[in-house]
Amino acid sequence: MSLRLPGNELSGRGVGVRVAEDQYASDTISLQRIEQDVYESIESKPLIIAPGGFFDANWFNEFTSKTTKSEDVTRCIYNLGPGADEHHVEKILDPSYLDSEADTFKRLQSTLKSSVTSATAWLGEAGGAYNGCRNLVTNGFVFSFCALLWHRLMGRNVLLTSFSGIHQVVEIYLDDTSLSLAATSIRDPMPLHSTGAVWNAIKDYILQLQKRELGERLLHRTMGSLSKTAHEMSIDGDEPPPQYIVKESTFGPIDSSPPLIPIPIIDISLLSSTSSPSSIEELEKLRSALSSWGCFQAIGHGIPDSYLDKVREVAKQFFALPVDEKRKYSRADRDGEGHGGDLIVSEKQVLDWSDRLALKILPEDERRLNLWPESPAEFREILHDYSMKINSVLDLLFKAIAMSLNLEADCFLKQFGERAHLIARFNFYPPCPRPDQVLGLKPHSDKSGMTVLLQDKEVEGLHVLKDDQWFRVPIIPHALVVNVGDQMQIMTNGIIKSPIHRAVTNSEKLRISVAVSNEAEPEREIGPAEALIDEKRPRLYRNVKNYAAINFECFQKGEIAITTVKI
Ligand SMILES: O=C(O)CCC(=O)C(=O)O
Ligand SMILES: [Fe+2]
Repeated sequence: MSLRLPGNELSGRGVGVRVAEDQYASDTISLQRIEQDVYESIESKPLIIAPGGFFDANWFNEFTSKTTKSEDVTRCIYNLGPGADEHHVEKILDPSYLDSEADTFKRLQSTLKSSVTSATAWLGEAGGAYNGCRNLVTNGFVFSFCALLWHRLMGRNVLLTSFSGIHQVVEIYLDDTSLSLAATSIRDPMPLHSTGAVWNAIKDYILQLQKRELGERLLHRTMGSLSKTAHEMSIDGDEPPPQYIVKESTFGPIDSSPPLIPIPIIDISLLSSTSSPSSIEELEKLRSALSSWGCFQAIGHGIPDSYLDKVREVAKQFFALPVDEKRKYSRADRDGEGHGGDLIVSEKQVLDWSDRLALKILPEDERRLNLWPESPAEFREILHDYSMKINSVLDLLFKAIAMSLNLEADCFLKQFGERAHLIARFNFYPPCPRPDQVLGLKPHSDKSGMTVLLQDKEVEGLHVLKDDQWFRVPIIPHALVVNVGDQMQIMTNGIIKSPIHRAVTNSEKLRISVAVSNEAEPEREIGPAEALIDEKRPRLYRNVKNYAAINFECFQKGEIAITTVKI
């Protein structure tokens, strides 16, 4: 963890306002004192990074002379210009712009060298006379070569404090996993009345973080035997550790082969028009499948069999890469994106026997390309292309579902928003010596709007719960399994259901599946469509924002997200 005290452009001459060197130095020292206090008995203390702003040699000279005692003050400098500038990415990628940044950085380094301080120069994100640290700056930074450098070479968990003189508010936010979360993750604006209140608030916040950090370290120590992924254990022939064993479950013991029940099959090529009798019939079939099962097998999607095989193939090749190669794409401890096993959130958690690679595909400017595999060579292209194909399937389905419920065709699409998220998840289930005791994927309903699942062509493993009974979902090699997610259950006021499903393991064969799902823009409120609320069917769910966050919080507490948003 590091603490960063940015000054934005207040350390230079870029804007009309400046913070005097004295003031900035004394604020930095206050932050250092708090840190000393909070981390008194703890050896590894966070780095303090200050300031993040324009480089002005005189200002920096003066500032370093006033903070000489500190061993860990570093300077953070990367000027991207005003936050409202839409050309950040181009700027960052422009070699001449980079050269001039490199020059500034060198001048900063030499200033530090010639001063008595032991601080080192840091490359960090700054920029934003207005909109500082908002999407434009942060995304511009993330989706660039420099972000890669920053994240890979210097990336730590960053607690950022920034002062806004105008609103008398201190915003502290924790970039606990990755830069791209910076703009959206924990942001606690606190009204402040005095400088003392500022520092007290910061201290409280750091205390909270420290508690969380220590808690997590403890958790990882307790779950410490889990240094290997399920795949590595499977290769080494290890017995699954106790954390993977399903002891008691609300769903009873694992029966890895319950009855096979053909879930409905729907020809989605018939859904796009409403006029022909076969379309009307198919729409009715869709409505009934989704209200009774919440899932179906989609045929007529127009994606050739050979292409589906290709998707399966590149997925298989990725998971077959050497451990070190895959490690390049590892997700951070609390991050959902990247390659790894289950997110560990509690000691009581029963872990899934699977490795996953989860990646955000849309919005395109939020892609974290550093987590996108470069091997096999076609992976990225196929991932992009396949996801776009599935996105079109989803569009078609949302319109068809709306029509089947007599709603405006774009009624759901509007709710998801223009910057809806599209997420691809590759699930890899290695052979498991105890399929009777270990699950590949725990029972869950998807948090998405809808999920389109490409099943393994040969190895079964998906089970769906209907009327309190598990059923095996058969493999239809050229079909795509469509699952309603919680967000559509909410938007349809419970008319269609997001089914509980799970994946089982088997002792002989590995299994791969690829899920692509959409989620509403996190900042957007979603809720039951007005036309689906009436006296007979009163509103079942409250309006919610950022359902993924609600879902994660519930997962941590062992609660079921959809029931917590019920009225
Ligand atoms: O692997 C499967 O069949 C199920 C995957 C799944 O449910 C998911 O990724 O949400
Ligand atoms: Fe799922």
